[in-house]
Amino acid sequence: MNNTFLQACRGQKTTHTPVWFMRQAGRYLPEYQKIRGKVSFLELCKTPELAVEVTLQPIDIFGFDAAILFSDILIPMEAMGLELEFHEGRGPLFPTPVRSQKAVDALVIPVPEEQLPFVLETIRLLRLTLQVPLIGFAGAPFTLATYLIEGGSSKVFLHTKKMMFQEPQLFHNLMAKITACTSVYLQAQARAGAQALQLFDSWVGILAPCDYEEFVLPYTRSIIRDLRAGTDVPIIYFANNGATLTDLTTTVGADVLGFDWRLPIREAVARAGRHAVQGNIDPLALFLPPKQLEERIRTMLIDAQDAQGYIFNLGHGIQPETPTEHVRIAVNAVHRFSGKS
Ligand SMILES: Cc1c2[nH]c(c1CCC(=O)O)Cc1[nH]c(c(CCC(=O)O)c1C)Cc1[nH]c(c(CCC(=O)O)c1C)Cc1[nH]c(c(C)c1CCC(=O)O)C2
Repeated sequence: MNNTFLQACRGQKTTHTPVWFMRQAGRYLPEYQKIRGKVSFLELCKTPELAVEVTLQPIDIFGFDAAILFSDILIPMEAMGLELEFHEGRGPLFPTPVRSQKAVDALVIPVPEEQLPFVLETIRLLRLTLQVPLIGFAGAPFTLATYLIEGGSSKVFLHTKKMMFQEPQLFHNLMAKITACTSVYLQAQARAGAQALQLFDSWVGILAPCDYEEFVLPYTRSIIRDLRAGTDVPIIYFANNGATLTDLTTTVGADVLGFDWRLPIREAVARAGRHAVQGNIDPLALFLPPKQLEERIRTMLIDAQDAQGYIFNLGHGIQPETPTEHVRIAVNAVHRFSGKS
């Protein structure tokens, strides 16, 4: 059993630097495309045998030190009673956005064992075969709220910010409801066997720190506080584009802070204090010529050496166009330069 990832999460010494990539199971892999050619994305997420297969693919192919459950942050939103669609090339869509108190009241807090049994079954099945730790995850409340309010992906987040500034109580009510859902969902994942939990806050980078503090931080903090009461799995908080929020994100209560590439890793380590650090190579740096890619990784490992636990990762999800050979080169470089025998 390779436990380097969990050791790093806990700030313990490891034989080598553990590495996994956000979105490591996905479209850049021909093996994933083959399965996706036969079923829709939502069917794939809801069929445990297939979700298990695509979760294992990057582990078997590249030797990552952790697996991440194959699912999506929006899956539990469907369980809250919302219609969710994925369209080829357009990303997720909620045909009926949540923009009124009536719509917020209509959201249900799911019982994961009843509305999301396929996720828990996928976790249980994975634990039977995995030789590396399994990461469960959820979207952090703000990131989920943006999808619900906008009805899908967005660039300026007009409806989200309009609600925050014009109807703050409505925004708080929505955040509270998503928080309750996320809290029970993550607890269920831990009970099913997830060995670490990551909260993805993909869109907090659009917020002024004062708004993050008022509208976001209390909710994420309360999810982590609830988790601490029932389980001791390490918790990773990834605030994408969050360099300007680090004074606040360090107070969220996580064990590990994930960083995007906009902050030099040395600075991320300094700001993270006693947290373990995860990150943060630019996902598109995987397009560098091999020698330069290896050089960049070597430098990052040196710059991160004072971290209280370090997990090598991308600064955001891997792009579908990424050459698989360069993923192999990167994983091998992390292992080789950090002393894996
Ligand atoms: C914002 C967000 C989403 N989903 C997720 C986030 C947070 C991370 C981030 O910021 O990227 C998280 C996610 N999505 C997926 C995983 C699986 C596990 C893994 O990391 O390998 C995880 C952890 C699979 C997926 N989620 C999605 C795919 C592609 C679906 C396909 O096969 O067509 C996969 C493999 C679809 C998805 N899902 C989402 C979008 C915007 C899209 C469309 C854009 C895109 O395709 O990248 C929402």
